[in-house]
Amino acid sequence: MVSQEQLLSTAKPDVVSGEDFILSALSTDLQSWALFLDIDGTLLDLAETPDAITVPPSLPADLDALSKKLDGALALVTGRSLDYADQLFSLSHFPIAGLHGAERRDPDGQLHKATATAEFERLKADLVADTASWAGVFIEDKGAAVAAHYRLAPDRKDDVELVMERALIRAGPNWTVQQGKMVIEIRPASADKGKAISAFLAKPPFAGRRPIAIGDDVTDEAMFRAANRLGGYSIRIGPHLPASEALGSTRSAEALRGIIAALAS
Ligand SMILES: O=P(O)(O)OC[C@H]1O[C@H](O[C@H]2O[C@H](CO)[C@@H](O)[C@H](O)[C@H]2O)[C@H](O)[C@@H](O)[C@@H]1O
Ligand SMILES: [Mg+2]
Repeated sequence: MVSQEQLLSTAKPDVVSGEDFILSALSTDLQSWALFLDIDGTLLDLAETPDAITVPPSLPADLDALSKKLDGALALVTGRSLDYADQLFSLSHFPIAGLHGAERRDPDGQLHKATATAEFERLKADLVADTASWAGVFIEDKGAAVAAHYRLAPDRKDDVELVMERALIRAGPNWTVQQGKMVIEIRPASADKGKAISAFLAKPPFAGRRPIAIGDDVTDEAMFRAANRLGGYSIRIGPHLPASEALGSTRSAEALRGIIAALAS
């Protein structure tokens, strides 16, 4: 008789295939792969507000140990600002792409920063003022990008979309809209997470390795596509979505952290 576990794995083969893939690839052949990790929803569990996230105490050291095993070919690729992400993982200054790829610190320390124009600064201030009376809506100022969060006010989604559409017109062609989980952002149009991982892969210690990109959201689709195109692998956190271009899935951020801890030890 077929066990319930076997049935489940037959019905949803994609749910754990990403976990099997990363474990077997990185356990056997660390020199061939480079790892690109999203932060929110991937390394960290989602929280009700941007600042309410917690970094599990063992995670920075596990990432550091895994990075060393990969000869430094591990980068964080996030929608957060580079400075904010650095504070989260202050143990190591990993190569990192922030603002969905618009800012980057290369493995050799070279910095590529995005700057806000004076008009963009005024636009952010006006967004704060325009949404001040909307309980549960938060404007996150990320320098050259801005996010409007409505996780605590889902009924405000349409209002948030409208105010951000207007803000985008005002920001002009150098900025674009980024959809996310209970958030709408305006970010520099010059880059995305796919371009960021391609830029990392042009330099040692990433050059010559195959990318594994792991993320959970719409913004990560650009790096999934890039990883697939470059002969690598892509993993989405959460149940398999037909609309996603990720080749595999993992059950949760917690499951991924367990894999990272196992590979780091
Ligand atoms: O690319 P990521 O590293 O995943 O960053 C994407 C955005 O993450 C943050 O917002 C999301 O996480 C919050 C904390 O869990 C949550 O409250 C919010 O609803 C999510 O959208 C972050 O605040 C954004 O700046 C990032 O772009
Ligand atoms: Mg994410």
